[in-house]
Amino acid sequence: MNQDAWLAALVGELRRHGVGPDLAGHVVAEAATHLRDSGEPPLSAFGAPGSYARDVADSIGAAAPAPRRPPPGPVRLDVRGISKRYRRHRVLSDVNLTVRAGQIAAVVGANGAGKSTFLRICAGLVSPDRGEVHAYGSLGYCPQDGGTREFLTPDEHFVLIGTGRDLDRSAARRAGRAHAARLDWEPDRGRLAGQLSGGTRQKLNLVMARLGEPDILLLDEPYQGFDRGAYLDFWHEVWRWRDTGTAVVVVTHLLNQLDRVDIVLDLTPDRERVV
Ligand SMILES: Nc1ncnc2c1ncn2[C@@H]1O[C@H](COP(=O)(O)OP(=O)(O)OP(=O)(O)O)[C@@H](O)[C@H]1O
Repeated sequence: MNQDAWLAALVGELRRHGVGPDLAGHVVAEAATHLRDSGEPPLSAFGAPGSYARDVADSIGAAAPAPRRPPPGPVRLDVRGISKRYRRHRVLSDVNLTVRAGQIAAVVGANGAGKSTFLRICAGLVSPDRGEVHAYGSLGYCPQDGGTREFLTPDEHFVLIGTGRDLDRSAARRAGRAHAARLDWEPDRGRLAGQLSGGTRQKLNLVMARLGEPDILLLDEPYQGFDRGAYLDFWHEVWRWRDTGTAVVVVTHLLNQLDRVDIVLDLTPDRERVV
């Protein structure tokens, strides 16, 4: 089944499973983006349209009634009046965001809207032209890709990152493997990061960001290359981290779980926004 036929079938299946038109639109757009970025055939990335639509409907069903969770805690990340230009190109203009412990903020917007730039500024990797970022607590950052070292094994990554987060070698390995298991991944001892699939390398990036259980997690579309099961595991992990008091900021193109986040920061410039 080609991509267009699969997406068309998904539209029908989502309707059949009672998913509303707005959410269905997000799901289809997000699936299309994933297929375009990954180049994977739709059946191997998401499975049959009917079973994917059922999983989406189930995940929404699981959302209602809203699960009990602790109220948000203290402010962990406070971003005030951030502006950024690259030469004459204005990327961010007076952007504000406050995230508390136990909240998820989704950063959305069109391609090139400045989502990754914004997250890099929050992580302290890029300086803004104007504005301030205050982080209250420890910080983990998962880049869109490229955070791994080709000639190290996953365990060696865990030890390397763990060292900076007060974990000794065996504690870092144990913690890394425990986080990996929650993403349904058991790292192979002898395999180097350069030999892992793209999706598995992203799991490694995600586990590294999570090592030492930072108070603030900055995630830049961390699910690139994930198959359907890994994508759902990822969101369950995000909700679990939130419910145990982590402040999570997650960049995404489009979000089919908008009802399960606390804050949505849309960086689409006003002139491009569709209302
Ligand atoms: N180091 C840089 N030098 C010059 N321009 C840059 C640099 N980094 C980003 N840009 C430009 O800034 C704009 C925003 O890029 P950014 O990657 O933050 O957008 P994005 O919303 O994350 O995009 P996407 O959805 O495609 O991932 C783009 O036009 C990009 O070309």
